[in-house]
Amino acid sequence: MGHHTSARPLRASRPPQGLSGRLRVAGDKSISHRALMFGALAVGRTEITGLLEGEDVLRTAAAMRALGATVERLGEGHWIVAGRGVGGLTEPADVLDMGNSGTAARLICGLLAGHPIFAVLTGDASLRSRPMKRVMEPLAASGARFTGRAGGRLPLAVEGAAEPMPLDYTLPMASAQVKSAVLLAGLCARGTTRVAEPQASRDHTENMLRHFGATVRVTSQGEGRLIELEGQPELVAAPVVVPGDPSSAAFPLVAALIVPGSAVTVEGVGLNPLRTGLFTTLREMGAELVVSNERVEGGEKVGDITARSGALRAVDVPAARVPSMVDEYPILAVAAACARGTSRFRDLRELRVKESDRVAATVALLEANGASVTVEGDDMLVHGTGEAPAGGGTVATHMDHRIAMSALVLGLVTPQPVAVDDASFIDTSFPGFAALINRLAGAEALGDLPA
Ligand SMILES: O=C(O)C1=C[C@@H](OP(=O)(O)O)[C@@H](O)[C@H](O)C1
Ligand SMILES: C=C(OP(=O)(O)O)C(=O)O
Repeated sequence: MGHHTSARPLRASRPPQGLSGRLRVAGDKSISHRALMFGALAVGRTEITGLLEGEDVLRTAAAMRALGATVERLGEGHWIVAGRGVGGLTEPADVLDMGNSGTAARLICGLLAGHPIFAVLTGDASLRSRPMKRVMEPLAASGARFTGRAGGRLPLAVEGAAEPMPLDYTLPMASAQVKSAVLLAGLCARGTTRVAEPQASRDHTENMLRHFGATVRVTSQGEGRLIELEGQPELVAAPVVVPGDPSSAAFPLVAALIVPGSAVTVEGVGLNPLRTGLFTTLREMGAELVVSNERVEGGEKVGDITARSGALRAVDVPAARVPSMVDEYPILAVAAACARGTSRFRDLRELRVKESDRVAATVALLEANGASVTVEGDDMLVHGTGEAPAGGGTVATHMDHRIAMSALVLGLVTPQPVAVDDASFIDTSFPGFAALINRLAGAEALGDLPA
């Protein structure tokens, strides 16, 4: 499985005409990780369709196997997990390598906390630089023992608790990963686990817990929520239909908005309201984004989204919107760089602990290509002129798929091509990205760098 041995440079250039066509994007990454994990904890065989076969999710699949579940691939996106039951995971014989995936590493810490086994987690250089204390500290109160590198980094060792205590935890930041880790630990604890979040973050864990038969109560608390889970439920295998990932759909949709003469429809996109902040924001910028064919598939709202190119204006994105579009700021910054006026994105501090420091990486991406951007504290200001920036830069992607895809989308509209030093990490979330953009462009808009 894809250890990145060599960088894969790529360049984007303006296609002869706009992007057009219909497409589906691969399955939602957050839901795919959770489907495999809940499948591993359930009794019976969980059938998953539409699973994202990106590297991050394949790491979770391998980890669930290493923890004793049977995980089989029947066909594209079609997987079966035969679970061990809550509390039934077994000690892995080797280190669990979570690659580039923060979600896999943090959620698995929660899973391990409630099982009386020893495990060691590691990851690639990006993941080894990301903070893990945010899960180690709350989970330690369950009785699990975590030891990691200085500053709470991977590799870390976990000795799970034989009789885990239920946690009662107030999250210091809006993080679905930390919330989910606490809830997963709570599955193995006797009694009620409580997590309070200051702002509502994606609720796929809560939804899937219920779908597999657990009792979960959610109450609003101002902008936030209190989630209560009854421990030691019997989770029962349940089919999971994974919707298209809105965070992936963002790239072809923004490309269609900024490349003149484009009209693109992405079908079957997940529309969970805790994920759709980007679409709200783009509409505030004047984007033509139309949702059709809204329906419910596998318990999640989905729809087809059509984007047509047109002029965009600057936007002020409130801090309260961060959780519903936390991964979308790099591509939003690209849209803002093509819009008229100064956009402000408020309170981006969580972006600094993603696969890269996405505030710094996005600033560098734009500046390398002639766009003007400033940072004030944790706010980012993008100064658009209403014209595409010049391009011509080479962007350092820092092992970050979303920085790579954002830079390449920018290069579809700049007069000069945009290059990225390494596009290989796109495979963590969006395998086939370049081929798909080229199909929409009807040309090799994304291609190898000239020798
Ligand atoms: O729970 C999840 O699946 C995710 C939560 C978010 O991270 P945080 O919880 O760190 O905000 C997001 O950035 C990540 O891509 C996926
Ligand atoms: C932040 C992301 O993922 P993770 O935290 O799982 O690495 C992402 O996909 O943008």
